[in-house]
Amino acid sequence: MTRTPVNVTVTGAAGQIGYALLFRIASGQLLGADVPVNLRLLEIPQGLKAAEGVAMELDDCAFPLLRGITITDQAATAFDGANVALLVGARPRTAGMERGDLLQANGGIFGPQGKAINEHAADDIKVLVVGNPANTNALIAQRNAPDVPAERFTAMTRLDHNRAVAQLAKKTGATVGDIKKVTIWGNHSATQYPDIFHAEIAGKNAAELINDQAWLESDFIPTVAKRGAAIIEVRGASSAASAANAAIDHVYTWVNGTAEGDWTSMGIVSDGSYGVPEGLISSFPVTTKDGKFEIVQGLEISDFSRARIDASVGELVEERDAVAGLGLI
Ligand SMILES: NC(=O)C1=CN([C@@H]2O[C@H](COP(=O)(O)OP(=O)(O)OC[C@H]3O[C@@H](n4cnc5c(N)ncnc54)[C@H](O)[C@@H]3O)[C@@H](O)[C@H]2O)C=CC1
Ligand SMILES: O=C([O-])CC(=O)C(=O)O
Repeated sequence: MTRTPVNVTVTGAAGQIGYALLFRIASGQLLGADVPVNLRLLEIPQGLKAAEGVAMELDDCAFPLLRGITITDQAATAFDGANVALLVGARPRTAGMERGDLLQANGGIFGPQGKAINEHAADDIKVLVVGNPANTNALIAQRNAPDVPAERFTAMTRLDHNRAVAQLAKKTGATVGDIKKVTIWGNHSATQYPDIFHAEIAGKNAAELINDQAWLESDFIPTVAKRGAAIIEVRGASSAASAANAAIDHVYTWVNGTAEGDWTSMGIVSDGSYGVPEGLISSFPVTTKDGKFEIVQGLEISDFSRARIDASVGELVEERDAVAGLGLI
């Protein structure tokens, strides 16, 4: 059967995440090995030439699933008929720069893109915001797209999720595939809370198996939460291949579903679950099926976990209030 190509828009296509992402999308890893794609690359005018170069290389891969590439600096063109939008283009954090400083710099990008999605995207549009501060950028885009169902706007915490899984594997000697039900709560920032109290390692409760509160507090949580800064420190540039990998994982899981007995972490519009104020874009444990997700309900939250979730959610409230103060939402 010939499938209609899916229109995938990528902003910041000429950046370092873009370079690690586009070839994987075109090879079928974003949506599936039988799903043809049209790529729509949005860049700022200064980025267009480099985007042309990436498109030349995409051509040279002769990907059977890649049906077309459009390069533009016009959001209306880039989002026209978009089914999936990966909002990557943003100002990356550089050494010593705090995430809060990024709000103003990035806020102006995501309002107009939200409006363009509202006006031009396909009815089934799914949006993943990668560009930092991802949760609040997603909130800005979502609030600027009142006609699109709010649950179609998501922010990426899958990199944090994958980092947490990798650290658990390292600590216990288990394989990554044995680790299930890790949760990232809150903001994609240093306040995030990677929660292992419901996680399982080869079917056993991870927190009980490890049984090392000191490691949890002084090693695991800060290692996962500050990994972005650690990569910048060591690599001299922010995470790119691992971020692109997480973006692929996020959309693939959203579209194709979580495995039985597992869940993932996504930044999504809160419905008030777990005391997270309604409307904030915060990370939750979710299961996905048939292109839809549901928050995993009924998890017992200890005082230890509650304090950490509240701290990260508190930061999201501050970011929301800051962008509201700037008139961005
Ligand atoms: N959520 C997450 O887990 C992660 C998020 N990030 C964030 O992803 C973003 C991108 O990172 P990199 O690719 O390394 O940055 P980069 O600086 O290499 O690339 C960004 C690209 O976006 C373009 N751009 C800027 N404004 C644009 C606009 N209005 N429309 C279209 N394109 C625009 C730039 O010209 C540039 O080519 C950063 O904000 C970074 O902090 C990075 C790693 C993980
Ligand atoms: O910290 C940064 O700027 C990049 C990032 O989001 C990450 O690697 O998690």
